[in-house]
Amino acid sequence: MSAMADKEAIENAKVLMVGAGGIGCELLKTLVLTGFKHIHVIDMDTIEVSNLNRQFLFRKRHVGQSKAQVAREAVLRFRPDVDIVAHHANVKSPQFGVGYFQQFNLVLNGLDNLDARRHVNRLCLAADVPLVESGTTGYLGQVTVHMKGTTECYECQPKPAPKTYPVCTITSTPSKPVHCIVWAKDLPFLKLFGDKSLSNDLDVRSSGADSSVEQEEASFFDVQDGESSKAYAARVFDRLFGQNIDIALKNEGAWKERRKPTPLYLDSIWTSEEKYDERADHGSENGHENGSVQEEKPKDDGAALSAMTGLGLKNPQEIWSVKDNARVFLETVRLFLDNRKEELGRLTFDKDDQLAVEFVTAAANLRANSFGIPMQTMFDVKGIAGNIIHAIATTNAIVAGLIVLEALKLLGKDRGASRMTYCLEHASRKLLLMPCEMDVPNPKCYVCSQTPLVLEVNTKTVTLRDVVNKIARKKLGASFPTIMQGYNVLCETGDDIDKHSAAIYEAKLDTKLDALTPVPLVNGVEITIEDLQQEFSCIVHVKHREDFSEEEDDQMRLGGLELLTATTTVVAKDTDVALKATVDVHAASLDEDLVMIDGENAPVVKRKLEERQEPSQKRLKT
Ligand SMILES: Nc1ncnc2c1ncn2[C@@H]1O[C@H](COP(=O)(O)OP(=O)(O)OP(=O)(O)O)[C@@H](O)[C@H]1O
Ligand SMILES: [Zn+2]
Repeated sequence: MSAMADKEAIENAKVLMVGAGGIGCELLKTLVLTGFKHIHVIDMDTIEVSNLNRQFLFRKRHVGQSKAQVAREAVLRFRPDVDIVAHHANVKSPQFGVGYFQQFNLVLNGLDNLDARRHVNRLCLAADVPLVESGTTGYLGQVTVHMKGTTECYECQPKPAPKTYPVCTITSTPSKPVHCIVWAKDLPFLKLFGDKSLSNDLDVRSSGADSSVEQEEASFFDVQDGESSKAYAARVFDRLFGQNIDIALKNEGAWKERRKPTPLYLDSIWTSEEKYDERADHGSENGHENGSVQEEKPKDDGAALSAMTGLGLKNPQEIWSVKDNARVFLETVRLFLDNRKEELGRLTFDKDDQLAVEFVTAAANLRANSFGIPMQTMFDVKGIAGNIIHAIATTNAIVAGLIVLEALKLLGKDRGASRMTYCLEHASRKLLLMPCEMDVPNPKCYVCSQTPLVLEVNTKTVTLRDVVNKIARKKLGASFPTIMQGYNVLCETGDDIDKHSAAIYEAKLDTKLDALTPVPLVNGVEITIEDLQQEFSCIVHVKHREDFSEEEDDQMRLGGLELLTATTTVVAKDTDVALKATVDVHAASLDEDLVMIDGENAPVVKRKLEERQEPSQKRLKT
């Protein structure tokens, strides 16, 4: 009997599609062309110019409009009889609770981040609705099928951890372009244009500074009274690329086995004539901008404002000279200060913000040049800084097709026919699509099997806020966490909490765990971390520990029950192991969960179908 659904089952099915981006546009089109007639679409985003090259349901005139709504309208134009409900909303908002999910026969994800995927996974488990998950990264793609109690859930296997770098590599000893790019984006960019009150490693240049020096340091990056934006840019330039490197060089021990960096001051870049032209108004009292290097663009140009265009640098795929990087640096700072004043103090790096990308390119390259690291093109910096692996429309289309095939199998009620499928970049045994059987649920999964976890934590130094943010939200993926000890509620979050209770919980958040009332969270205590919307609940045993390594700087480690009996201090990196075994495209395609994929980490398929079958078994194909 065919595993595929018949026409009637398809027409009667009600499906939820989450995400109307690269995969979502393809998926919505393929769903309606396959005959699906009842579809809800949720996407929280609006259309950006950078989406247009592959999200073909959108046109330039739609930029700024809701993706979900425009996708719906575009599809209705060629299939007017289909019933599509579009929600311009975050799938994590309370309106999409278990009751909402229960109305669907299937949920199909076209998302791009771990957080939302985990949330949808939990709601599908709670509502007992099958989920088809998907992800693409360049040529790589993946489609998986999750059915409560039958297959593993989305969270049964650990996901690769986001790539992070030791702070000292970024602040003091970069050795790769990416270190300089992370520095430019996380330190100078935020210090100059972001929230200055946030702590930033640029604040402290030398240890043991007395408080007056510290104060002077804190205000260094403020524009001084009467200082022109060009003078400010030049002063910051010399500090970042000149003085800071000179100070670092004084720590001779650091350079015994490393190449010493070379400080770069503006005076050494410009000839005296150029200096006159481009820096004529430095320090001018009234901040009047004469001799500007670029024609001013209209002030409302926002993220489209560009320094490189005005400087005659046309090709984003060319590496700029040191002098051009210096010019771009000075000009981007000037343009931010003069033309985007109202945004200053709250900017964060955005890969679609042209001026931000130019600033980060120039700052990263100037730093790279000092440290003898190859400079990069703006195109490459944009990719690395924005955690972009350039999307390939064809992979999205293939993955969307595979999602629909899995949907048809699920509707056909032959659940054994479901497959997870990898799209490979290079053919393996002449196959670019690799179908594999889904695993059964992992009995140690804390989401679908409710296995208890252990939190090793320094209960004397860690606060309840750390547990809420870093463990309940970040590690366990709870959107609105509640933390209970027996019947005592230690913390509850969410929109529906009354003000009085919220104030009581808030007052406790900065208390150290061992000082909490009515029950201190000390060694041996058991807590429950819940998210009511997700119907997620997890028991966590608290284990006090003080000997954390420097890398475990938040003094916490969450793991399985084996930690209860472990006596040695090993900084285990479970996720690294997972990463070596397989590159999970679901996680790799996320902004905040980017894994730099290189040759060594090319995906290794875990369970190739043909390898798992007895020779006599008939080979199944998706
Ligand atoms: N929590 C969420 N709720 C609703 N939609 C979400 C949520 N998280 C992500 N999405 C949507 O998932 C889609 C993912 O699409 P895609 O990976 O193509 O990303 P994109 O933002 O369109 O493109 P790019 O990141 O490459 O610029 C986006 O449209 C995004 O708005
Ligand atoms: Zn699971």
